Amino acid sequence: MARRIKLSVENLSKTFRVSAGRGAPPSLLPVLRNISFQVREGDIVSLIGESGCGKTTLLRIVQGLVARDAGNVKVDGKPVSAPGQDRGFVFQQASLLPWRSARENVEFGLELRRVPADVRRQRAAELLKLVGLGAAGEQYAHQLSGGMQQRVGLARALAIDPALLLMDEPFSALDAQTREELQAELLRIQSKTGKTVLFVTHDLDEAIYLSDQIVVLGARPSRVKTIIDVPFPRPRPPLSKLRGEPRFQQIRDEVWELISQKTAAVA
Ligand SMILES: Nc1ncnc2c1ncn2[C@@H]1O[C@H](COP(=O)(O)OP(=O)(O)OP(=O)(O)O)[C@@H](O)[C@H]1O
Repeated sequence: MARRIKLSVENLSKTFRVSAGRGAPPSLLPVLRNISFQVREGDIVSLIGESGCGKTTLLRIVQGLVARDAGNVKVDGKPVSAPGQDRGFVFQQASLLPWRSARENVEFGLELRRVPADVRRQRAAELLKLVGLGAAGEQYAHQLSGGMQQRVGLARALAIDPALLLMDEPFSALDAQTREELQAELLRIQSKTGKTVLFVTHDLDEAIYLSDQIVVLGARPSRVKTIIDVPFPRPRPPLSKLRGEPRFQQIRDEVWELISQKTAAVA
């Protein structure tokens, strides 16, 4: 049976007005042109493209933090134009509140929604366990490694039980080993929770390892160059093993080629 479309991005365009100094008219910076793609329920879809092509801008439009100029974003068929609890966000830096413990950070979004204290506590405990931090709930950010902080960030995003998880290079500040650990963890957590994920990355291997589909964006103003289906069944073997598959290398070469091309993109 075909799965439902969780996220639909339709003909999205965005141009920033950039201040050109006192008295001068702002210059225009076209970033996104006519971007369309869909994410099916329970899938992980990565956005990949060269630095500055507009990946974060696209994610922030989906989040509802940046206004679009044209097009539509729909979650579960409903147009979005402001942040909402149907979308959780994980950033490159976990940015935990330093005066709160890991548990209190996870509880924060629930507090804002006036969820009773005992329910909050139980939910935070479950989520910390899910992300492998069952014993670290009372520790503060400065007592946690970068990888542990990102795990808390993930638990915090999951606390509001979003329909869609938006992740902006969440592992890029981590060392290679921690990064691979967290990639595998994300796959485990995603298969347990069934969450739909839109994931921004620069890293080809990460995109292939995690994703059901990869949306390849061209240079700014970016369009969708192509959408690649990643055929590996889940659960997937460790990345180090998957890298050895000829199909992995083929996809890697194909995406690399597309990202490197400076020629006009196909709409
Ligand atoms: N609020 C803003 N006002 C003006 N320009 C902006 C704004 N936000 C982003 N930009 C510009 O839009 C372009 C795309 O930025 P964005 O951060 O979306 O790219 P990116 O693909 O995520 O980059 P990277 O991979 O390096 O993180 C950049 O040139 C950036 O300077």
